[in-house]
Amino acid sequence: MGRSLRTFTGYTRPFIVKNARYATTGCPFSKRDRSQIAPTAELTEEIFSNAKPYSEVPGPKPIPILGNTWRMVPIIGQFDISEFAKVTKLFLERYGRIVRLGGLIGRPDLLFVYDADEIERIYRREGPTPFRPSMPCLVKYKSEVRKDFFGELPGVVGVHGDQWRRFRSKVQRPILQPQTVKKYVAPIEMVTEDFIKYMENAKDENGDLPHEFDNDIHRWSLECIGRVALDTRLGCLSSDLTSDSEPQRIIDAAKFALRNVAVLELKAPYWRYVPTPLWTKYVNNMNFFVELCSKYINEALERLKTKKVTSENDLSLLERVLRSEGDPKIATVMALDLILVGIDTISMAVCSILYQAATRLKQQEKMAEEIRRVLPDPSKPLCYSDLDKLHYTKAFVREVFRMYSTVIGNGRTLQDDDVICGYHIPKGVQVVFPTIVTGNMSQFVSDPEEFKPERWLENDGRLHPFASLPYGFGARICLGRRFADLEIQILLAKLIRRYRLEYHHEPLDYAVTFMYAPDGPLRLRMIDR
Ligand code: HEM
Repeated sequence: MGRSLRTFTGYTRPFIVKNARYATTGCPFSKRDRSQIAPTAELTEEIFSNAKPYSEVPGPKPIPILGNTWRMVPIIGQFDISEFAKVTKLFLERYGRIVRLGGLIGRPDLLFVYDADEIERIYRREGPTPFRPSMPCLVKYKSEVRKDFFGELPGVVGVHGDQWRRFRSKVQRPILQPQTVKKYVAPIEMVTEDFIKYMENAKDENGDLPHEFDNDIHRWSLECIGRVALDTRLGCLSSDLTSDSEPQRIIDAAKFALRNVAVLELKAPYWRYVPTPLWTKYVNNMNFFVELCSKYINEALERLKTKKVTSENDLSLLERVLRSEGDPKIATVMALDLILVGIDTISMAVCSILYQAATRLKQQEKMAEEIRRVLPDPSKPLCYSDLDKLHYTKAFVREVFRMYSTVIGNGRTLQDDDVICGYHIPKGVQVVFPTIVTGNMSQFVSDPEEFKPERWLENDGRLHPFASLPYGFGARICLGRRFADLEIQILLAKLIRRYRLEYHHEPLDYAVTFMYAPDGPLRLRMIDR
């Protein structure tokens, strides 16, 4: 997969933020600036009247007419969108723990908050309908361009307020119930076995995987999500996939949607006013997804009509939703949302996890030892309770997420005025939690530059729970996280049990395309154990 966006150099190691302003000796948490407000405290008149005005929040100054958007324009601006991760770190170094990026054409101010106490407070008081300011182009697609299809129940991604709450409450239970997720151990194991066979055939005489191995990881994740959200095997792992085959078109479409969201939304969003060529492509791309999901949901509906069901346990996730809601549109929109965000996120996370495993052999051996101990018989099918015992393996994944946060940040649009880091922040401002920076700040994590999975096992007291939240938090937390964890665990359990992964090429830098992942050919080497 060629990455067209520019990369930034020097990122083989994550950035470690040691801001002189917070430098302390001894316990890193004892002397840092603490939020003056308890996480769940009510904000009183007094707190507001003591707060400094919003206009005093430090940050890059907008220039007349062009605001701050010019800063994102290649050549003349200082910041490139692909360097978003680097920019967020620079903001902290230059301006401190709260930074305002105002004057962005066609969008509200962004407010970067690098304080885990404040992040905790904002999450904890976000109310029943948290507003994650994501994907205005998806909002326009769902609420205007295809209002005919989405109507009053447009899903969860890019949907807010009561519409979001109603949809989420319809699908949340079946998706997040451990009993549903357990049903997918065997199907995901089967997909993963096919993937490993595919890898065995694809490796060269040294055991090195091909240049486009990250594209192959996309195929695996698409096959997994097809099995979960559409009750089907899409056939993505077949070795003779042509560029116009359905699975390859789905992979391309998913990549297009995610990669272009940042371009459509952060650069001047003219598409809001005129249908630019990129916008037209985006709409056609989304139409392709809608048709695809409708096709497979209708097939599932037909199968369900003749299926013998004695208990809810006989039903797949999709069938549960079809049965309980009685409306195939809800199942279609749910599948669409899961696919839209469930391919690239997990693929990029897996690229990062496998690269780290292949370049950290000591830790990989510890995983292999644990996997063999918990799963001594390789011919025995996996079961959920055994996977749950892979504590070190899970901690390894958690540590990769902390150091190289796949999703670089999360955010919330303030629905009420707030006081953050001593400033009065008006409602409507979009607060950004730059997870990729806060997970590496010595104020919140002890020895952040050290890759230490054990920190997640030893209950290390010097690890702020809100510094690194790979799946977000609260009522809007990632809907697919149980499936994501399951897919990653199954892949590691099957692959590392059998093969030692190594990497014998130029070290890869990390870069943001949409996610944060190793940038370049992921030519891992598979060595029989
Ligand atoms: C390792 C992989 C993944 C990561 C790191 C990740 C991370 C995230 C994050 C940070 C959010 C925002 C949560 C918040 O606002 O608090 C989110 C939302 C979401 N994720 Fe994931 N995700 C992953 C995989 C998946 C998968 C595999 C699926 C689908 C099966 C999925 C479906 C969703 C959906 C539907 C939402 C929107 C939830 C809502 O707004 O109500 N994610 N994810």
